[in-house]
Amino acid sequence: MSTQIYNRVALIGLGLIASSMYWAIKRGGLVGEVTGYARSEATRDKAREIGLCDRVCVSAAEAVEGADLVVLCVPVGAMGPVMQEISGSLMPGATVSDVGSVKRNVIEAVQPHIPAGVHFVPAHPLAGTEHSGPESGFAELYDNRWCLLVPVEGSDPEAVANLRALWEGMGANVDEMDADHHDLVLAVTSHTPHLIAYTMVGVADDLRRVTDSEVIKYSAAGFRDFTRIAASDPTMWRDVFLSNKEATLEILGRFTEELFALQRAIRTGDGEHLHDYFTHTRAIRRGIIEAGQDTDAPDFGRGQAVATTSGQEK
Ligand SMILES: NC(=O)c1ccc[n+]([C@@H]2O[C@H](COP(=O)([O-])OP(=O)(O)OC[C@H]3O[C@@H](n4cnc5c(N)ncnc54)[C@H](O)[C@@H]3O)[C@@H](O)[C@H]2O)c1
Ligand SMILES: O=C(O)C(=O)C[C@]1(C(=O)O)C=C[C@@H](O)C=C1
Repeated sequence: MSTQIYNRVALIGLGLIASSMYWAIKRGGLVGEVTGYARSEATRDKAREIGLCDRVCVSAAEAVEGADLVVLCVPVGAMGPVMQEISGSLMPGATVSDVGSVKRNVIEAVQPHIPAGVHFVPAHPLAGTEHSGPESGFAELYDNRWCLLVPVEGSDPEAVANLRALWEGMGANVDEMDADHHDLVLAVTSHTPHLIAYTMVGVADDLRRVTDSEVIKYSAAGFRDFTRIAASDPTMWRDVFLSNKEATLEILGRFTEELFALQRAIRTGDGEHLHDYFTHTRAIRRGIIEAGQDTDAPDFGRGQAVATTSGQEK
């Protein structure tokens, strides 16, 4: 039996994240009515054609009217202007949330436009794909994935609890985190890896042009994963890097230091450095599997992981 958490939810921006939310909300019967708004007419027409949202509105103001939850699902650089646009149309007592990949910058852009009597509870589902747009969503996207809630000072506990219930109803595991800590953690786990993937695919493509070799055609699994990640939406990722500038630059600085040390070890033939480094990183991966924190990891990794705790690498 499903429990209805909100009477009306408005999704602003109808891409991968919003469309997956809609299908997950419907699957769980979590909300009375879901309204949606996208700024382009083509996206609104597509949404109507595929049955995305119970009602697709022609303005953001119309979509948020009477909504007890409004979720901003636009690129992080657009959050502030969109919030400003809807601020006069929000219902007293409503909650505004967002799904942006960066938190501090979004909070600074959105919070000044939150009217008195409206709650603000930022959030970030740690789930996605390289696809975007209204047709890319699916109900299972959030199943067993984390959604981080990043309450701001004075966030209403009931508003936080309701949003938690919605994300749990959509299949996610929910945790709370402070905005600055979120941005640093995500710079390590998501933002910098994306930048490295973009760079690596660019390098390989340059190489192909220069040597006419077939690096991409014959790419092995690791590189293929890079090309998948590097196919992610350019607008979204431009905004992520511009909005999480400090944390990304901090992690990139550390990354390049380590990279230079490895580069030097290769040039000077320092095999011990390379072996020690790779042994350390392997232990980290196996520790993650042993702790059961990677649900995607194949079972056959577990036995090996136990065997390496002695430090005897094969
Ligand atoms: N894709 C992921 O892997 C992922 C994961 C978690 C969170 N997020 C975050 O979710 C948000 C949405 O990402 P997505 O993957 O759904 O993107 P998407 O490109 O699939 O959809 C974005 C939507 O926002 C609309 N939009 C863009 N600029 C706008 C503007 N200036 N004003 C109004 N609408 C505008 C687009 O037309 C589109 O409907 C982003 O903030 C992103 O950082 C993305
Ligand atoms: O699986 C992917 O394609 C993703 O990149 C998803 C991913 C991630 O880095 O894990 C990307 C951005 C987000 O804000 C959250 C999730």
